[in-house]
Amino acid sequence: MSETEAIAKGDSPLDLSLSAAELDARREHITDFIADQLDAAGVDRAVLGLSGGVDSSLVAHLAVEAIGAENLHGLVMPSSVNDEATMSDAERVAMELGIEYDVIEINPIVDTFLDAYPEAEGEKMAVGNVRVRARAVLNYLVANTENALVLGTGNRTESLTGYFTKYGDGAVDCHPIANLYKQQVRQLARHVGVPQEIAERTPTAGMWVDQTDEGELGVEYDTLDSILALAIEGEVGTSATARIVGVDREIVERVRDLFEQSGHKRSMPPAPAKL
Ligand SMILES: Nc1ncnc2c1ncn2[C@@H]1O[C@H](COP(=O)(O)OP(=O)(O)OC[C@H]2O[C@@H]([n+]3cccc(C(=O)O)c3)[C@H](O)[C@@H]2O)[C@@H](O)[C@H]1O
Ligand SMILES: Nc1ncnc2c1ncn2[C@@H]1O[C@H](COP(=O)(O)OP(=O)(O)OP(=O)(O)O)[C@@H](O)[C@H]1O
Ligand SMILES: [Mg+2]
Repeated sequence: MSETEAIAKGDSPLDLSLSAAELDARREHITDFIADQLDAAGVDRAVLGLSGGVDSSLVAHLAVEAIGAENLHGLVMPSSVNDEATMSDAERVAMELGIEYDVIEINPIVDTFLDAYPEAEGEKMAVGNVRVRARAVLNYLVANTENALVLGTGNRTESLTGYFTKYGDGAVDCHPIANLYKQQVRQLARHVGVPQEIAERTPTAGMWVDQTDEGELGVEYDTLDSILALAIEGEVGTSATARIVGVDREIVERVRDLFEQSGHKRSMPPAPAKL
């Protein structure tokens, strides 16, 4: 995937928004899920990477409701490509929720990988993925040390498009918000009290300077959610989806490609059949 010139926006995206009653039901369903996951694993604590983005801020709020502030450990892990306002919002979330958190700079870790394998220098995606995977290693360092689970922040839109790093931000013990499309993540975030600036911040993976999800995916989130709901999770054909959402057919095809090419990220690594 590379940064595209234009970001496609449908003329008539679907309304996937949730009512207040549905938001309350999701809130309870997800907090119950988090508590159940910890119970089933026989642990009291959870670890979560805090990025100052809406996904992790929402999971932080829901986890505090589920298991109590004293049982959640946040990790804020800046690198040279993250902007300062976003990183200070990550700390703000931790402070407002009253959870324990650490700030761990990952540049030295990433540099060590590049010293070990200088051939990757300048490879934007490969190096960006090292940043993401370095955070996963740190999450598990804390989880192992504190007998905790790592909470994921992946949403339905990211999962269906494969828009995450395999064994990076995808390396977690459970996925509390995986049933929510991105627009529903934003909605639930506002509903549970995530600060407005964070709920509305332009989504970024923070893997390189000025990266944005929508720029890289080439389609804006409400439109992408609609295409996924109709063409991927529903049984609506490509042309009909394009007509309903109000985008060129080529955009729907691109989303189908993202889904099909990312199947390997949504399943366990395959092994040969037993003989
Ligand atoms: N068919 C196949 N069957 C089995 N394995 C397959 C495969 N095709 C590739 N692979 C493996 O997968 C690797 C590529 O996958 P991966 O390493 O994940 O890398 P890749 O998918 O190329 O890049 C990660 C994407 O996720 C985005 N991202 C990452 C992290 C966070 C966020 C965010 O929203 O915050 C977004 C990032 O911007 C980028 O677009 C290949 O190097 C190969 O090892
Ligand atoms: N600098 C960081 N420090 C700590 N954790 C991070 C950092 N960057 C990313 N993460 C972790 O990786 C996850 C995936 O990133 P992603 O960008 O998809 O989510 P987000 O930043 O919470 O929301 P958004 O997608 O709107 O930017 C984050 O939710 C967070 O748990
Ligand atoms: Mg982000």
